[in-house]
Amino acid sequence: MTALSVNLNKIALIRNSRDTRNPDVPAHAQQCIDAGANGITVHPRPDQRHIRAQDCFDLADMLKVEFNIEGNPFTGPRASDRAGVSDYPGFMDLVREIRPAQCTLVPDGDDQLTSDHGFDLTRDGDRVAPLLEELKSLGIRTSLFMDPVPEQIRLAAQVGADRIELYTESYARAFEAQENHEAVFAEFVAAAEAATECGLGINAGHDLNLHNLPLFATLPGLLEVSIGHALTVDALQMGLIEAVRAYQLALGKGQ
Ligand SMILES: CC(=O)[C@@H](O)[C@H](O)COP(=O)(O)O
Ligand SMILES: NCC(=O)COP(=O)(O)O
Repeated sequence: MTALSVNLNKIALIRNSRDTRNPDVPAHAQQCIDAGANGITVHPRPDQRHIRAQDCFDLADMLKVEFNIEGNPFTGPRASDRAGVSDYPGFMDLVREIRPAQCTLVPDGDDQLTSDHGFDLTRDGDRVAPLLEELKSLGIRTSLFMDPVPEQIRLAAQVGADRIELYTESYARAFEAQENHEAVFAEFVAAAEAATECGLGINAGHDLNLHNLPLFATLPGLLEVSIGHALTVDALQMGLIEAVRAYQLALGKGQ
């Protein structure tokens, strides 16, 4: 069965609009887990717009399910736009200290609105390989954020990743427009087959939602989806507990 890892970035985004702990990130993690989530994902960014380093420490202290930290390994500390709130030590230093169950490397620029591409390992493979080796030596499962391109996915295995996370925005956009989405989904199936052939586990995420998830959940070998934005928006209507349950149902899990 595919695991559901709930991404809490958007809970932290709301929290950061006040100097309070409301909404409280660990409390929301606990609600997701109580409702049946299999893991928690966060994506700290250097600009501190949502998840901050302290959130990662707080979550690491309380989580008993899989903790997945995503981000760009080549980012360092950066002065915050708001004096006094920057606690970002750089992605790799944060992960070295926390040692989450899974670390997903994502090739984002510092100022992106959101993630918008997977790794080009023809270019970055030599830089990524030693990081994967180090993470694995710390007991952390590794994953690389990848476009659904079989040649690139084979390189992910060559540089030593345990898993890939397929970047699903192209599927989400095609599904929303109901244009060619079966052909786009077939690209993801081919990518998943390439991953399985070379021994990689398969995660996926980005803009998955209650409408597009049932078809995506049929992807062969899909181990985990991480979902944040749409689930948080749905929680505004349904409440967080019902939203998590609805996503588990969309993944084909009965209640
Ligand atoms: C790698 C990925 O697809 C997600 O982590 C996504 O980037 C969420 O980040 P934001 O919540 O900052 O958009
Ligand atoms: N890795 C994808 C993720 O964690 C959540 O992405 P989104 O659902 O917020 O687009």
